[in-house]
Amino acid sequence: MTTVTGERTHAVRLLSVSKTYGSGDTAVRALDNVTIALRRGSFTAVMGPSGSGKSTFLHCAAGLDQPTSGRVLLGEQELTGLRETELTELRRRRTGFVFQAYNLLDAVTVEQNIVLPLRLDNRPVEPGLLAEVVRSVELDVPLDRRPSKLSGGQRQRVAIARALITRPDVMFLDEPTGALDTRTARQVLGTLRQAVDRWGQTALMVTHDPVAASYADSVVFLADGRIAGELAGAAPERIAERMTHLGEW
Ligand SMILES: Nc1ncnc2c1ncn2[C@@H]1O[C@H](COP(=O)(O)OP(=O)(O)OP(=O)(O)O)[C@@H](O)[C@H]1O
Repeated sequence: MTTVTGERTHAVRLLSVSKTYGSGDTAVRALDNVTIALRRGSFTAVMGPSGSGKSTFLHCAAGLDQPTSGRVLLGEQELTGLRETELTELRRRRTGFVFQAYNLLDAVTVEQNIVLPLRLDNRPVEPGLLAEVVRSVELDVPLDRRPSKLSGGQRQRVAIARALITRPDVMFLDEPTGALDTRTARQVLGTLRQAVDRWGQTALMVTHDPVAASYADSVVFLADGRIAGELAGAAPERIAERMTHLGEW
């Protein structure tokens, strides 16, 4: 196993990561020599114009996609070069995902959705953990209900609970409030922030919304596949202003 200095303090590191799609005249360099380290317990938002490489960045950091060159480390574990089965197991055990479209299973209850990552891994649900996670995401619906009966905000709370239940090294969120109305989005983001603080959770969130990004500790800006700057503790107006300088979004 390869070890690199920084493994204890950082949950994820990308070292000179580039990703090129296609080849020859049609090649697209979606990520261009990106180096970044996410501190354990930090909440980072990723913003950038359409096509700037946000999804590619998230997918490479999460081991869903392999970089063309460079290295990705999850804690002390090098992801580069792992086989797909190893990556799948690592993702299931050590990462959590929250998507815009919730991706819940409607055939089973809310509770079964939340504990699914533990079940898939044959791990027991520790007594009290389910209740604690449900409380931390402020989910106030009967746990035997089906997700299809819930509102969008409630569904996303279920998805966040499911991502937290394994206490992952990193939680990856892809436009988690993209399908919610403004008011519900704010409520879910407030809950997410509290849950991240309470669990000391490292989180990486791609978003188009400067208000959503302002809930993070810092915002990383991407442009043309490169890191174009970072803002820490900034208000939505300042984040929006930086975005306008980067181009269309
Ligand atoms: N599978 C693929 N094959 C070819 N090109 C791709 C592929 N995925 C992404 N790209 C290209 O790579 C670049 C970065 O795409 P990416 O989806 O990472 O950007 P993004 O910032 O997430 O965009 P958006 O905000 O529109 O979702 C774009 O030019 C895109 O067209």
